[in-house]
This record gives sequence, structure tokens and C-alpha cells, in this order.
Amino acid sequence: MPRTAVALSRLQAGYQGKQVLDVESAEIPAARLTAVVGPNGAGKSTLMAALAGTLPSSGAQRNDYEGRPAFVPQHSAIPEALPCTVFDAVAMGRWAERGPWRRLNAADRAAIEDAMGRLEVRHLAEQRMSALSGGQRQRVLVAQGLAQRAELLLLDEPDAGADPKARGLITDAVRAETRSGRTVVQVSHNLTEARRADHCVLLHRGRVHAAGTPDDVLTPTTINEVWAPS
Ligand SMILES: Nc1ncnc2c1ncn2[C@@H]1O[C@H](COP(=O)(O)OP(=O)(O)OP(=O)(O)O)[C@@H](O)[C@H]1O
Repeated sequence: MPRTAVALSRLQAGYQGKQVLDVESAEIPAARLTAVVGPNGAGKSTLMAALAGTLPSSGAQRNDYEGRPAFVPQHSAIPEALPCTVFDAVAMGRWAERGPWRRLNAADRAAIEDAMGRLEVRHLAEQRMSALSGGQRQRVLVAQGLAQRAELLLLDEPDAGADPKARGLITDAVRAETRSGRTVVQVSHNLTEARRADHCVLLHRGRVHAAGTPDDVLTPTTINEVWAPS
């Protein structure tokens, strides 16, 4: 049995005083890929933000990993008008470790080059982020997440807008992360992709409807319960 990287119990979160997430209990296995699935509005992004610590939550969250998580949110915070190149955006992934104003050292540059190479965005390094297509931008943001070399990588729909090749690059990168002992949690609307994960959490109306292996979670019954028109 893998170690548990994050254990949640009675985790509640919401916006402007309105609770939208109520997780009785859930576990994220270490060095594995966990797929978080569920219909629109189920609370997937809210759960990711709570795991990342960017949204306040109540309840217990026991983290058994070192350092800060790397979080690639669904709607990234890089403003369109910011004169930021692809290299700069990936380099921001190193800020957590060295702060924004220190010069990049050799280890930072190696992590940035490696991440750009894995997502095949090196040729775009000098391009402005604002000049990228949606799918290219998504690859850069995943590269930024990888460059952090965090023990916990949180990806909220990283394949949104990505073409099949980009999806393949993201899948390969995620698999390389878990092979090297890192924990990845990925939100996806693609159930075929989710079935390839090691662990699956199915959210419905802010609660965990089912959790376990993808085969146990994504059964015709649960899929019908959660996605059937009401
Ligand atoms: N910033 C916000 N302010 C207020 N309510 C929000 C905010 N973000 C999300 N919500 C509400 O919280 C609930 C859960 O939203 P969340 O974005 O977590 O769902 P999701 O499962 O990620 O959906 P999707 O598949 O559409 O991305 C929804 O009812 C949504 O309207």
C-alpha cells in the first residue's frame, strides 16, 4: 500500500460564506496519480484550491510531504497584458524556492529547461504569453508546474484546449513525476484518461460520491447516478 500524501477529514470550503465543498474523508496516495472527476460545479476546482492552500478551508488536512505544492489552476493568474515570455512564465515556477528577485542559478535553469523540453515549448521561449494559442499556453503552465519540482503537483484540467499531441505530452510528464516519487492530483473531464489513473475521487454536489481505484469508482451505476440528467 502506498503512503498517504494528504488525508482530509471533514474538509469544508466555499465562497463568500456559502459552503460548496464538504468532504467527510478522502486520501491522496503518495507517488501516485489521483484523478478528480465529477460534473460541472461538483467542487473539483474548489477541492484543488483547498489542497493548494489558496482557498481557506475548515476541517483537518494532514499533509505528509515536504515543501509547498505546485498548483496549476484552471484559470491561470498570468494577466493577458503582462509582458511575460514563455521562459519567464516557466521561470516563475522557481519563485517558490528562490523568491522573484534572486538570479536564476544553474539548478533553476536546469529545472526550467527540463520542464520546457518535456512539454515541447522550448522553441517558444522568447514568445510573449499573450501571443500563444490556448493549447500552447496550457503546455507552458504545466511546464511552470513541473519546474517547481514539488512533491505534490496539483493540475486543474491541464488538458483543457490541448490537442492529442499536447495531451500525450502532459500524460507522459505526469507519469514521469509519479515514477520519480512525486504525487499528482489531476482534475479531468476525460473519463478515459481518468481510468488510467492509480486512484480516483468522484465528486458530486460538493461531496465525495465514490473514491478508490478507477475501476471501482467509474462504474456504469456511479456514472449514471452522477451524470444522468436530473
Ligand atoms: N469564485 C467563486 N465564487 C463563488 N462561487 C464559486 C466560485 N468558484 C466556484 N463557485 C461555486 O462553487 C461550486 C463548485 O465550483 P467548482 O469550480 O469547484 O466546480 P468544478 O467541479 O471545478 O466545475 P467545472 O467542471 O465546471 O470546472 C459551483 O456551484 C460554483 O458556482
